[in-house]
Amino acid sequence: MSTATPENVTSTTTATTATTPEDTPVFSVEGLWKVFGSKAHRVPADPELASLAPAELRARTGCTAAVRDVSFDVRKGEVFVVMGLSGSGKSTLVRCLTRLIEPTAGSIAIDGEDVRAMDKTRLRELRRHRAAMVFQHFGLLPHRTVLDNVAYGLEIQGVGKAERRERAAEVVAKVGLEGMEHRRPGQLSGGQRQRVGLARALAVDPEVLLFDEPFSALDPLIRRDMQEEVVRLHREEGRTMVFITHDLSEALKLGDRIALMRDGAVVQLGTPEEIVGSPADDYVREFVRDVPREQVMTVRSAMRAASADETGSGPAIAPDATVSEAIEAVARTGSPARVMEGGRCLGVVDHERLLGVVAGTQQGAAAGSAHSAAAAGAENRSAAGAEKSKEVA
Ligand SMILES: Nc1ncnc2c1ncn2[C@@H]1O[C@H](COP(=O)(O)OP(=O)(O)OP(=O)(O)O)[C@@H](O)[C@H]1O
Repeated sequence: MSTATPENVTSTTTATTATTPEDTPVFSVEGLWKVFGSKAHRVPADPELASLAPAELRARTGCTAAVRDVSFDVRKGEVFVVMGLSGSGKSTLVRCLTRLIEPTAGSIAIDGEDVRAMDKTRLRELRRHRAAMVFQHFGLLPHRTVLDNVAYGLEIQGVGKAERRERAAEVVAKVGLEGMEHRRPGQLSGGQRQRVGLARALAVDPEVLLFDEPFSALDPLIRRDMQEEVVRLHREEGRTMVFITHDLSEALKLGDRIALMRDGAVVQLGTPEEIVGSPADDYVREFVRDVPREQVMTVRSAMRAASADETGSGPAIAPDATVSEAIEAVARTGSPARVMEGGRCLGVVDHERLLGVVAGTQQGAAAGSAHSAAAAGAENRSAAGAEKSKEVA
């Protein structure tokens, strides 16, 4: 979400939403546990068992705590990423949201409605209409055409044939598959099949899209295409998304906020800038060690107060410009860059500050100002091009 939009700043933000997230959470999760094993219910209820390390818990009880006392909100309009290494509990956590996996303890609400209290009919409605899942292995019906696969979700909702085909055709076009409506899945590439899976989820117009590592089977170039597709759809529609990934660069690129999981627990929840700039512990620090900080951190967290003679000269940049973009401006002009918002100078970034971020000696204030746009820039933008559009003319 670009925070600075003075008249003459063109934001290059690539992962923004059309709407600003409101405070109303879509999902609200509180003290959630999923324990596998017999007598699983004993674990969350017993403080001693609940505090055991995974190996010890397994040895003592034979149970695995896949999700351990997790609480978070997914805000309306955000891309909420659940990230962690294999086995950290991502899939279990996200499946618990719609009770594809039955939680052991804790509460889950969607728009304030208690998910754990839903009966079968209400749950079906939740999964079909309100929270649609896009899986890694597409789950397409091989004998149906692209159009009919996309229309399938509407068909099970009982939408009439003409209407569902019309709606399906719209969504097929939206995900860039125009002209392929009558092909069957076997006649498509992996990336195209994933687009069909995405279109099928979109066709039912869910309030929230849940992505379970949807792109991990795709080769890197197609994967990047699909990531950009998600960013584009998100920007155009502002739809709430929960996205599971084990890939840090994907998380940084797509996420407005990231929940980083380890052994079933969320070890840090924050914007990409908060996670990279202020890791909560050594585990997170190690996790983000190789991230090019200057491409994630914004000048808002790197700036210092401006002296009187600095406020009137030097290149001007928006607060959510990345440090990398500021480096280009400072290097080109030889003077500190002014961080401008609404015609006001918030501070300046000079060589020393910028180098401090690159070296990791400048602690990020990481006030939640920047995130995916910055990380998206990490991969895709030419620094010069991006800088130009961030700079105040
Ligand atoms: N049905 C099950 N029975 C017992 N243990 C399970 C079950 N499903 C998952 N687990 C365990 O729960 C933990 C979390 O698994 P989960 O699949 O949620 O992790 P993940 O982070 O999604 O991993 P991946 O990235 O490999 O998909 C793992 O230790 C896993 O072995």
